[in-house]
Amino acid sequence: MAATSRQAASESQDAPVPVIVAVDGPSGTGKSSTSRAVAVKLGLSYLDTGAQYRAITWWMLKHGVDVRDASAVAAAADRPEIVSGTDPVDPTITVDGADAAGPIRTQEVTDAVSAVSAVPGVRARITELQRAIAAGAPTGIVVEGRDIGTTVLPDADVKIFLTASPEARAARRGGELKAAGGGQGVDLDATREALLKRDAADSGRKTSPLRKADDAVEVDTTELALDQVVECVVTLIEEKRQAG
Ligand SMILES: Nc1ncnc2c1ncn2[C@@H]1O[C@H](COP(=O)(O)OP(=O)(O)O)[C@@H](O)[C@H]1O
Ligand SMILES: Nc1ccn([C@H]2C[C@H](O)[C@@H](COP(=O)(O)OP(=O)(O)O)O2)c(=O)n1
Repeated sequence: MAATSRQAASESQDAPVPVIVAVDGPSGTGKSSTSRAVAVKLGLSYLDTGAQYRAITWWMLKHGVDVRDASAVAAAADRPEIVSGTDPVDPTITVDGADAAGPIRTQEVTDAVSAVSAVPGVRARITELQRAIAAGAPTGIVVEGRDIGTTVLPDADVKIFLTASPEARAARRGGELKAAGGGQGVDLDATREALLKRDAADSGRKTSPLRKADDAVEVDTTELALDQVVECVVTLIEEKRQAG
């Protein structure tokens, strides 16, 4: 729904105007952690769009579609049924009715997701889904990804672009990998290189690349603790709400 019709609809019931927040940025900058915490604090819905691209990628791999063959991927793009649960306390994702939260985080999916998400037919389908979810969020929503402020929700009320140094991002991802691997050592140089390679693919694709929207507020999280980033985003949203 456009901002004005959303406003009119909710003013008629004296309900607060739903707020749409777009959070974009490269991998490991804190998009998911920040967006979830902000949504919990403000009573908003939450959508992890990366999980949707991972879900469609998982489906392609599972069904033997060659992820390097863009036309094969495009031909299958409408087949999986992807459903996102938007409660920030317990976000969910299913593919054809099966819980996909675990399988979408495998290295195989991570290695293939940039190729699948570069296919225009995949982006068109997922973008439509994302817009429908955002329009249906009763109090508003925090949507995080790569192209939310530029393409999916260009009229979002608040746009944030998170950044952090490659070293900080690799250290954060390394911490996650170490925890997942039962405390085993992680090669931080290799983690950093893999992040930079994915950034380059996501920023270099033709269709809605990873890019800061001109009207987004950039927040460098390198030296900030997560709760400082959350506070900063909450303040920006509250300022916007007070301004009208
Ligand atoms: N400001 C921060 N300082 C330190 N660690 C952070 C910060 N923000 C997020 N993290 C941690 O970094 C990791 C990646 O964060 P995540 O939110 O998944 O990033 P993204 O969604 O951008 O890939 C998580 O383990 C998270 O707890
Ligand atoms: N809005 C989006 C969100 C994610 N993608 C693609 C590009 C990303 O490398 C993958 C995975 O996204 P995800 O947010 O899960 O990535 P992280 O591993 O958390 O950094 O999906 C996208 O193309 N557009």
